[in-house]
Amino acid sequence: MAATKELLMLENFIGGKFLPCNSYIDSYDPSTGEVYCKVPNSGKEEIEAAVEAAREAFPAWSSQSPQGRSQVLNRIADLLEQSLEEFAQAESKDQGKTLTLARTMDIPRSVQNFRFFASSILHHTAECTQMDHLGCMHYTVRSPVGVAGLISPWNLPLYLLTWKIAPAIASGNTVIAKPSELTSVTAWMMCKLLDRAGVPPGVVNIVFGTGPRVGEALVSHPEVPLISFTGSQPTAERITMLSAPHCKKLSLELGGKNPAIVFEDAVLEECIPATVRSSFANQGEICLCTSRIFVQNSIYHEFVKRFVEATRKWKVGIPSDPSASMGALISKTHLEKVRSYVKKARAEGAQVLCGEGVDQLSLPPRNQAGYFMLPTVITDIKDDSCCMKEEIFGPVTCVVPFDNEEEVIQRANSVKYGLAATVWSSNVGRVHRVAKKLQSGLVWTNCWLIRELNLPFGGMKSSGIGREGAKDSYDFFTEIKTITVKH
Ligand SMILES: NC(=O)C1=CN([C@@H]2O[C@H](COP(=O)(O)OP(=O)(O)OC[C@H]3O[C@@H](n4cnc5c(N)ncnc54)[C@H](O)[C@@H]3O)[C@@H](O)[C@H]2O)C=CC1
Ligand SMILES: N/C(=C\C=C\C(=O)O)C(=O)O
Repeated sequence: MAATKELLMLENFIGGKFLPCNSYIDSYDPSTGEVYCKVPNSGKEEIEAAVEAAREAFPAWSSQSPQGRSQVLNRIADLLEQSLEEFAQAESKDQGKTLTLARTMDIPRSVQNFRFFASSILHHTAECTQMDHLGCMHYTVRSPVGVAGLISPWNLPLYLLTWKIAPAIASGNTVIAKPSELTSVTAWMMCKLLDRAGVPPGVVNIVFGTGPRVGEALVSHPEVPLISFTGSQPTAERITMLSAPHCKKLSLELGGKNPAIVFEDAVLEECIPATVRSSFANQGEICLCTSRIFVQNSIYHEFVKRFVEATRKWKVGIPSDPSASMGALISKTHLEKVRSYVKKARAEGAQVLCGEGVDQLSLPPRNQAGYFMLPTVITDIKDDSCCMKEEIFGPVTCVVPFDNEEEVIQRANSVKYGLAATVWSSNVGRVHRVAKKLQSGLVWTNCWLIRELNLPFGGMKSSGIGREGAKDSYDFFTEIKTITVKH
């Protein structure tokens, strides 16, 4: 670990030690566009060292009792919580999100991830069946898989990384984690807590760098039998290809093109603020964010008027501004990509009602080169437009009218993704009926992003493979065996 006066220098964490790297990648502060940090540009060599450390640590860690591992996880949670403010400041600077969101969502949820799996690991049971007529009983046992490869994205850096590390080590695996090269700082900070929490060297290894270089070295390594990945669909395809020769266990949490369906009996006082939040929280950079809003014809015009009014109050500001609801997007490239979608929508004849190209962004001089964009609402857009089909992953949402239930279900399901949907209606029967018919791994009705960590989380269709949660993560991070005993 080292910090020069100007630039924060990160180091890999392998076998319980911080190790420098031969080359480094620039990491930018999204709110200013300035380089402020250097991230190791690791490759095969670092992965070899991490695999060796993780393999060496595996026998002792996997034979500890679940209670012993649980205590270690609880200590990580406590230490993280004691440093919540420091982590929130770092996450906000590194990612561009508001400090308020990092304080109230990212870091508390990271703490909760450790506490949750510290507890859930204590409550799993195995199956047992009898065949008395043959004098047999059968039962199952589960064992950790070995060295787990964990690859996480830049939108919820510590939140999603800990959602993988916590269940993996709770189940007795040792891990090699590769955070996004765009947001590596809080993962590196967390490494500094591990020794104090009682994590033995080699149980958690964190190797920094780019996907094509160090990510692929991790995915291709024959001694890493399992990969848990959250990120984009093209990267998931590549990971699947590289894993195929080794038949690795894969969990893929990918993108979404999430619909909100607003029926005429929705309580708009609740639906509108919640849908503004579901569209623009974390700059729209959450795979669960709403990006297609279907509104029943009879309330369409009223909804659009009130939704645009509420969106205009969703303030974009520097991440430390307590009155800001949105900070900066992750990178210049991403900002340009998101803006290009609005441009394409305009060229197709859609209406941009607020935000990009309509309203003025006001920023302090120091932040003029930051990657900021206003929340943008598009209407008069066809279902087959790229803005209605592709994941934009930014603060852009489309609002379109619909007539009836059958039609809206068909239109909501007409994209390749199937991650998260919301349904707004006061009719309980309709809420259940529609939720059942939506092709979506998660459906929130009359709410958004209320998470129950016990239950399965994940997507259908191109939104991914597998589910994570208390039992699902345990199943994924362990191998099951059926044993028959003749007595
Ligand atoms: N959870 C989600 O749904 C996310 C979706 N995205 C989508 O992906 C788009 C591109 O964002 P990216 O940062 O480029 O996502 P990405 O899928 O390339 O990156 C996610 C993680 O995978 C790693 N990675 C990249 N290529 C890899 C490879 N060949 N082998 C192994 N690991 C690899 C990255 O370094 C990062 O840690 C976004 O605009 C957004 O649409 C991005 C992040 C999260
Ligand atoms: N996987 C993502 C979000 C998960 C949220 C949660 O587990 O609560 C994502 O945005 O990529």
